[in-house]
Amino acid sequence: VLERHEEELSASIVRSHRETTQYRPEELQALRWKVFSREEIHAYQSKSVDEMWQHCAVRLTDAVQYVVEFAKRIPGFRQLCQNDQIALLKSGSMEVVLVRMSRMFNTENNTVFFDGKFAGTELFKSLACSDLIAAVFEFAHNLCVLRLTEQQMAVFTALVLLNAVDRPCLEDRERVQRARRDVGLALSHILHRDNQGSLQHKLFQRVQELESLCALHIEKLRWFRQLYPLTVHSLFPPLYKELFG
Ligand SMILES: CCS(=O)(=O)c1ccc(CC(=O)Nc2nc(-c3ccccc3)c(C(=O)c3ccccc3CC(C)C)s2)cc1
Repeated sequence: VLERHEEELSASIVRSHRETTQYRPEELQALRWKVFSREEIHAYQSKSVDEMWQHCAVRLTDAVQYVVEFAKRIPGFRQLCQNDQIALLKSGSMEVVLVRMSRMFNTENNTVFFDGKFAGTELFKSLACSDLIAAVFEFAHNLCVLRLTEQQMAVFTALVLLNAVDRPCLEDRERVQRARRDVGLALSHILHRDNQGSLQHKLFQRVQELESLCALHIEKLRWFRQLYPLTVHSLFPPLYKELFG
């Protein structure tokens, strides 16, 4: 009976994942070799720091919006109180975007999908946070080489969202722990069914990297907000400020 429950749980999570990713893997295959020209790269590199940050924050918030939709469809997430839903999204939405971003990564030329084409790290130079960019590329590469299936990715991202149980501000911790345990069981069930049990510990290593990567993103945002308070205040998407501010 437990098996059937896990099967149903992962099936519903995979369905939610499919409905809430902006691009399907097959679409990405077609886009893979669409890279920016030298002139286009130069245009991005000529943007001012605040212009490029604002441009990226808008793109990132688009991706986060889809993650919020995904979260709302995870069994157990909707039953949580508003406070706990926000707490999990504050800590998990960027992590899920980063995991999903690895689907949009091309390990052959080390490029990530951005603004409709694939871009290398040099395109993001004007963000003036090369350590964050290098870390995002490194993470995307390390996850991409694990070649997760969409099903494994879907259940893994649901686990990442529910993995925030050690957050101090959770009201109903037991409930979050129960949902996380169920999704954790579904993930190990899927991995063993796919004869990829060895992926389990690799994925948990990636989860540790995610936490430090998100901390670096928040640290860079604080640095940026000190330099350009008005840009953040009046030009950054409200959802970006609410989740990462
Ligand atoms: C995520 C769902 S998906 O369908 O796979 C999908 C859907 C849509 C896209 C297109 C897309 O929005 N790509 C972006 N790329 C980057 C990026 C940027 C620097 C290096 C590496 C990737 C974006 C960012 O703004 C970003 C992301 C992570 C950390 C930091 C930043 C920049 C900071 C300054 C906000 S947005 C990609 C993937």
